[in-house]
Amino acid sequence: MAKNAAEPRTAARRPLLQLTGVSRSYGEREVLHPVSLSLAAGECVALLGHNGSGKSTLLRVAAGRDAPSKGTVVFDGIPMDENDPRVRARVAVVGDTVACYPDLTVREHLLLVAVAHGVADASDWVSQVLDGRMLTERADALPSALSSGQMQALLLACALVRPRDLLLLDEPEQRLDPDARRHLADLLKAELADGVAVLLVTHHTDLALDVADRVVVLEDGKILKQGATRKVLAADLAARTAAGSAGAR
Ligand SMILES: Nc1ncnc2c1ncn2[C@@H]1O[C@H](COP(=O)(O)OP(=O)(O)OP(=O)(O)O)[C@@H](O)[C@H]1O
Repeated sequence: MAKNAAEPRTAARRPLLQLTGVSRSYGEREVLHPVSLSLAAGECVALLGHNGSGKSTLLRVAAGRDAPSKGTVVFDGIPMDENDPRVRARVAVVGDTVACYPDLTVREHLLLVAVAHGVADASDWVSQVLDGRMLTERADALPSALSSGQMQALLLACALVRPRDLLLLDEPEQRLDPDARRHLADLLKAELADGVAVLLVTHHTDLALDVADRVVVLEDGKILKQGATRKVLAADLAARTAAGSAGAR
């Protein structure tokens, strides 16, 4: 899969993912009001907002897992649909549900995903990803023997062991300890440098400040504010800077 590290992250580029006037209703209730959003290669947009504000709904619609009630989602010129093999080959999703095989080890899960996606040297690649996700010691464990943080690491590893141009992540920081969260931020920065586009649902403004070019804050299914991360999260950034200088004293 093409990953272009040469293009600057901030330059105006053709969107890889384009949502136009997308809304989602359940019955009579519109839980996501019309939202438009675009994401270019090597760019990260973070979706923030309180519980129930519509972040996961927006991510599922963006991933083609859920059809919008109105509006369109287009991935690189293709109508977004998770069943389309062109989409499955290039879009990796870590959603809000855990799905795994109880009788396959951590390594076997990763091998399964890598082989299914036609990765060459799958075994070597799996070992690298296990190492990068700090799962090497748990490689032969079954899912039932994993801690919740290790399970989260496995779900993320499944997305990283396969080719991808677009990475859609729903609260990947959940259940991770502070070290693992820092590791996650480094990993996402490496993805962006590799040209992967990242749409990230998170409750951690620190993570958004570290990795996101832009943020969209949702409230009751509507965009409350959006824009450049440091501008929208200026208050959080000031608090973080103040805490940093207090700690340094
Ligand atoms: N399948 C569904 N049927 C009916 N209502 C739903 C369904 N899925 C989500 N909702 C409702 O849509 C609203 C938005 O939910 P969503 O999961 O997108 O919020 P969220 O911002 O991701 O929340 P959280 O931070 O708690 O994960 C909520 O009020 C939720 O109850």
